[in-house]
Amino acid sequence: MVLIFRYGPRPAFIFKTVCSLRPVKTHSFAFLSLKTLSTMSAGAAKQDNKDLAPIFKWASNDGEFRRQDSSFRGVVSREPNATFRAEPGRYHLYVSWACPWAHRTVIVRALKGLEDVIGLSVVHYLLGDGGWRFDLPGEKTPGVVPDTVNEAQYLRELYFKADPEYSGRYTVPVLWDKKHGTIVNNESSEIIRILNTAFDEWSTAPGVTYYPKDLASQIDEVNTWVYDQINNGVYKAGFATSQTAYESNYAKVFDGLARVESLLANRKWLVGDRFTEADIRLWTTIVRFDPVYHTHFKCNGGTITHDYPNILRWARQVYQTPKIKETVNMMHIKRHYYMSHIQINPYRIVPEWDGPDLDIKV
Ligand SMILES: N[C@@H](CCC(=O)N[C@@H](CS)C(=O)NCC(=O)O)C(=O)O
Repeated sequence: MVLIFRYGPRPAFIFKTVCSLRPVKTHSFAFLSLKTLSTMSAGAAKQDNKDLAPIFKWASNDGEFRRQDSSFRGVVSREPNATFRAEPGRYHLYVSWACPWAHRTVIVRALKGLEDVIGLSVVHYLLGDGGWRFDLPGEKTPGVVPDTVNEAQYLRELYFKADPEYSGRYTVPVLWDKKHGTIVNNESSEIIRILNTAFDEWSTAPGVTYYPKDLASQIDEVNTWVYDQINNGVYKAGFATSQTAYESNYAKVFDGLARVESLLANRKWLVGDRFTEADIRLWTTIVRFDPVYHTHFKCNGGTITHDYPNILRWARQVYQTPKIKETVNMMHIKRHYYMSHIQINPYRIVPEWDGPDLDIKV
């Protein structure tokens, strides 16, 4: 301590910095070299966190969060000999109201009027040690819809039924085939394409497409950067375990939002003149941005409410599109993030604000 005060150019800052660092196993303050001190004062927060306990290790050694690839990539088709043939009542969707990826699939199921064609189960908002689960005996959590197909208590049971050797994460959404007792697909971007066309025979909106052929390449192009910078970008910022990884992903999030903001300056929808899959995919992140990502994932460079008027107007348009607002469960969204990620929020305090009022006419 004495050394710090004698040699440091900005003693008070260094003192605060050193005291705020997590314990550094091999250093005692008395033996800190001048070089170490100056590194710390210049970039105290740039620690790489390699010494963190395993519970904090969500990211790779470079501090970057990397999302695993989905394992089940089957396709439902109308072909008579298809393994997964389109049939009413045969498939079941497992989702979380909280999850932005699952949210896409709930929206497309609703927009295509497939509620009576494809069943739905909804997990509890808490993602705990055993992964997603349904209500425990005695619980009656609003919004949870039990699994009447497999009677599962934990979502992982489905993954093991589908593949006893499964070793990945137990993610939502899951599209389940009751006939073969297996998972068809657990990748939301593919599930929404399946729901968009495969069940048109029984859909209340046959022929309506959110991935029109004439806009397909533009939609793909927008999806690519929106996924990287915004949808997954907020997770990469929020789950980063190094300052460097956080800062670079944070910057990408706000570059992405700026790009969307200027795109929406003189158009109603992201691509072409129609509401498409690109809008749906971006929107499930935007609706979570102010109440969750801004605070919980430290994406605090601005809010949709105050800093992105075009995105806000567009978000209201989407929300007010028939059948969409019913897919938003802010209680599940907020409780899931703030109460499940105890590494980020150990006391599980859930902030008050639900984000902007999206029901205001635009
Ligand atoms: N690529 C997947 C990602 C799905 C995903 O990561 N879902 C999260 C919830 S938002 C999940 O279920 N995580 C559980 C876990 O990782 O244990 C998709 O888009 O369908």
